[in-house]
Amino acid sequence: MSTEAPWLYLASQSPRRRQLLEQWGLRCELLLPDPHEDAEGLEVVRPNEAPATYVKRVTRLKLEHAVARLQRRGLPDGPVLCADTTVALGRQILGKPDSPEHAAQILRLLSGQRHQVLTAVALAHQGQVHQALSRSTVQFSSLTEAQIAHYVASGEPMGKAGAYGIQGLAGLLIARISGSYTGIMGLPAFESAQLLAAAGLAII
Ligand SMILES: Cc1cn([C@H]2C[C@H](O)[C@@H](COP(=O)(O)OP(=O)(O)OP(=O)(O)O)O2)c(=O)[nH]c1=O
Repeated sequence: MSTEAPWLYLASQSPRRRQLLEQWGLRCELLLPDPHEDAEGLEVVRPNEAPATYVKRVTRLKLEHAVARLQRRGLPDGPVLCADTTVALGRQILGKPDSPEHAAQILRLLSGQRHQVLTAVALAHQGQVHQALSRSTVQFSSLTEAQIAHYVASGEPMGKAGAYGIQGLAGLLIARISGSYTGIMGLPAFESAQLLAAAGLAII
């Protein structure tokens, strides 16, 4: 059996996803959108759409866009991986904050509550699409206004679903989790490994 690390295109701007893949020994080539590429509406929630339906649909769309990008650029064929992470408080989807004030509002909603983090992963390889979903539960401690202000001022909430990153300062405000720590960060280790193995790209 070959011990050479599998190689793939990663269609994600998330530095966490890249770091995780590299930590698992995968080599990745970033396949990011063209500056003019129309991503408008990609992450828009449909009326009454359940969080799991939403996250799987958006991930699939990201994958379709990425595969089209690969073909448009005339790049060598190869596996393409992408993911989407969504924070859900009940049926309410909490996206990325638009501003520090918005981040503070989201954190007030999460304070003292249990919420779900859903990460969908999709892989296109040799004409087939493989998909997986990771579901985790996160219990935030009750946050004081001073803690929220401190955390927002750190800048960490921006660009992150639910306005927090468990891998950073927010880890100090999370009482417990169940599910997948890496899934909460944006790329679930176990589900991703299973997905890659199913496509013939086993890591271990
Ligand atoms: C809940 C949580 C989210 N996040 C991040 C992971 C994702 O980068 C981000 C959710 O946004 P996504 O839309 O899933 O990803 P992205 O916009 O960063 O990148 P792309 O669409 O190009 O793949 O939130 C953390 O880093 N830690 C956490 O604890």
